[in-house]
Amino acid sequence: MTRPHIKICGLKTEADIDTVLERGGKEIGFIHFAPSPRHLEMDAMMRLRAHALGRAAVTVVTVDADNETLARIAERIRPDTLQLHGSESPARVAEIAALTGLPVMKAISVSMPQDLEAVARFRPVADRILLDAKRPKGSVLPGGNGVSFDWSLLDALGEDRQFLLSGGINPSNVAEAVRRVRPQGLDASSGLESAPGRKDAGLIHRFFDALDAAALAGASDASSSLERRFA
Ligand SMILES: O=C(O)c1ccccc1NCC(=O)[C@H](O)[C@H](O)COP(=O)(O)O
Repeated sequence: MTRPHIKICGLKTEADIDTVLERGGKEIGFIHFAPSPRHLEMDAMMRLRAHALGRAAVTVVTVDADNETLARIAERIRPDTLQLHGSESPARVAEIAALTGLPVMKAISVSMPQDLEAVARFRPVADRILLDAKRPKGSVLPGGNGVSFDWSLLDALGEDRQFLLSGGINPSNVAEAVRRVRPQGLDASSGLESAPGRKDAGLIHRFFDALDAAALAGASDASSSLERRFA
């Protein structure tokens, strides 16, 4: 089993960034959405962006942000990707890409088969697609809720695995997520926290340990099937 691209979202400290990078995480996400317990102001994002420079791809997550905010993020943070986690339409996604000149990742909320129709609508305008669970009733956050959706819905996408899977991924289910869904990438956030907005180094290590163990198991499955073929 090849390890998918790993993005850890909602990081707020240099120490947490270092833990993720030591374990081979390739992308980190900063949340710029005031109601979130993971929200970072511009200055904090600039500081952490500098800390990660040249070591990880940086994504800034926004929710239906206005042009002025997006232009400020592009100019001051210079992220590798802007993640659009609100109700942005395909036309708005294209407009934001043109305005900022940045690659954009559109988050699509999934709870029923019809939700996946959005994938085809956003493909022409978004550089990447992230499939997340729908927000639970009463939550003010469109993401970072720690809930999963029914991964079997993704069977309808056939061999198209060009998306990041997110929503409630944690050390206990990450191996199953990779085995079952085979996504291009995985995104995890609150499943690696001891309290809302507080990442836990122990949980981050357990998450990567589980991924590494699954990769090893996959490798030995592959070699034993080779052995059977050539026996
Ligand atoms: O994490 C947040 O607080 C957040 C707030 C508003 C919009 C998006 C947010 N998170 C975006 C992410 O990419 C999360 O990693 C993704 O939703 C999965 O979160 P979780 O279920 O907690 O792993």
